[in-house]
Amino acid sequence: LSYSSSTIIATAFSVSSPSSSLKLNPRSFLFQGPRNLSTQLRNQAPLRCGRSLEMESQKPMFDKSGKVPGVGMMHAPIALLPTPFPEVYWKQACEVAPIFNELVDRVSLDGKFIQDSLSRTKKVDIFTSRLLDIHSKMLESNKTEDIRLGLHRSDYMLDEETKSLLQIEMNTISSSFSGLGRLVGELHQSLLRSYGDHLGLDSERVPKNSSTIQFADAMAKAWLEYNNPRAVVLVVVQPEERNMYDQHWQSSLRNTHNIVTIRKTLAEVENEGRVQEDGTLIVGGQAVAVVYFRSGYSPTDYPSESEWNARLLIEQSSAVKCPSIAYHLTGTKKIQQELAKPGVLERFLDNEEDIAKLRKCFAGLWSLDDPEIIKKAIEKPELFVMKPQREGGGNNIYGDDVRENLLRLQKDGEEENAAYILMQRIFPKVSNMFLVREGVYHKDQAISELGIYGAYLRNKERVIINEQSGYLMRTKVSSSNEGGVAAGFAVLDSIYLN
Ligand SMILES: Nc1ncnc2c1ncn2[C@@H]1O[C@H](COP(=O)(O)OP(=O)(O)O)[C@@H](O)[C@H]1O
Ligand SMILES: N[C@H](CCC(=O)N[C@@H](CS)C(=O)NCCC(=O)O)C(=O)O
Ligand SMILES: [Mg+2]
Repeated sequence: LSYSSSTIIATAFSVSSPSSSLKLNPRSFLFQGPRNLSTQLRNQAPLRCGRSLEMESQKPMFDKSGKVPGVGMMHAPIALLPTPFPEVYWKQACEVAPIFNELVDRVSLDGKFIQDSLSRTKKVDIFTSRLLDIHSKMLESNKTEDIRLGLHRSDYMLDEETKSLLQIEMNTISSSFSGLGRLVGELHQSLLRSYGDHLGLDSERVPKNSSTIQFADAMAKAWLEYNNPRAVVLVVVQPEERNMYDQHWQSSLRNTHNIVTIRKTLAEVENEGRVQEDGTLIVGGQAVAVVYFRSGYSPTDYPSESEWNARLLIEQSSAVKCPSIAYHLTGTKKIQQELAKPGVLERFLDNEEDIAKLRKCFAGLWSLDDPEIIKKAIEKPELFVMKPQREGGGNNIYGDDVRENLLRLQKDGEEENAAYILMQRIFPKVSNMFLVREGVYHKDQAISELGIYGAYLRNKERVIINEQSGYLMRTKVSSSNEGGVAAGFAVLDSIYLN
């Protein structure tokens, strides 16, 4: 595969001040990739540690200072070509999206189930305990959320041995890459339109991805339901946000829906925010209709009491939270594990077929109170993943560390057991992939994880949106236990249906 110049649609990871209110449309940055990226792919010569000789001579394309906004753009890490994915499993993953959306909403309404399921975790996990405190306060004050907006992503891996599509997790907060992921799919479609003949690949086999517009539409409809034309959408961001262009894609409501979006950190919300008598959240003097969290899912997002005060203030307000504290807690791994217990789904869903469809994609999930499983995991730790109640990547325990931690917990009296769940380790097929980072491609053995976005919006009894809304494919070197693009392990990819 040789082409005179690769035009990589790159929407940048960049360091910039996040809290400027959005003035510009999100811009995707086109830049000419390294000139004459004629590569050794053509003659399949072994790539010397993944770098083609020509690239050795290239000076870095641009200053990587990152200090001057707009300069030092770095393209997101991507797969050079889409990853083959069997259509039957693609359809299965899309089909269960609205069912999972409904399940999250039903579980979120059962405050007792959430509190009971996490009651022991509360004792040993401060972060989860703080979230539960906010949730309890809402229950005590009978706070209800009439308008509920969920922008979820359910992640799956295709287990090679059992040939089954198994859910890794359900993300109900800050489900990222609905902006960039779509762009990579469009890049792959473009490359296959140009070079597909050489490769015997059909660009039509890369599914269209409407994640950005569907999420933006859902947010805009939630804003409409709030019914205050002067109110804004507040995006809660991290102080050192690197993935802001992915977020800006989501915020491009202004041109399509004439809605103002502002970006604030939790500390800024505490500083500039208040809740009026009628429940309206006012931040920086502006009424807020929708709060979209792209922060607040990790202990590092709460470096002081200010951030916790801000989270509580937002929760107490009448703004539409995406997610509400109940939606957030419903997406914890402990709840995922509780929902996998026999008979539990039946508490929340009525349709037997729907329940069976969800159960079919549950991997083995256990609490640490099951001595049989603990014994097996100590014997064969490589068959398990041990997970704390954390989001954002980089928190799981694998292999021998599983055994060590289980033995430690046994010695320490098992109180801390409730902080973790155990999950069957899924082994997807390993394939040869070209991964492109900082303009350089590397040929690696890689495995992939398919995320299906789901958008859910309801106002009291009216379900306004409940749909599968695009997808994200992430691919990582098979030697890496963790995944995660923002966490630095995976690249953005798309799928080629076969
Ligand atoms: N059961 C599993 N089998 C194999 N890999 C897993 C499993 N669970 C998680 N992983 C890997 O760990 C990464 C992070 O796990 P996840 O549960 O998604 O945590 P987080 O909420 O931090 O993203 C996943 O993207 C995947 O690469
Ligand atoms: N910087 C924040 C990152 C937000 C974030 O990490 N979100 C988690 C779910 S909680 C997630 O979706 N991870 C999958 C994308 C990946 O592989 O990194 C943002 O972009 O808003
Ligand atoms: Mg994850």
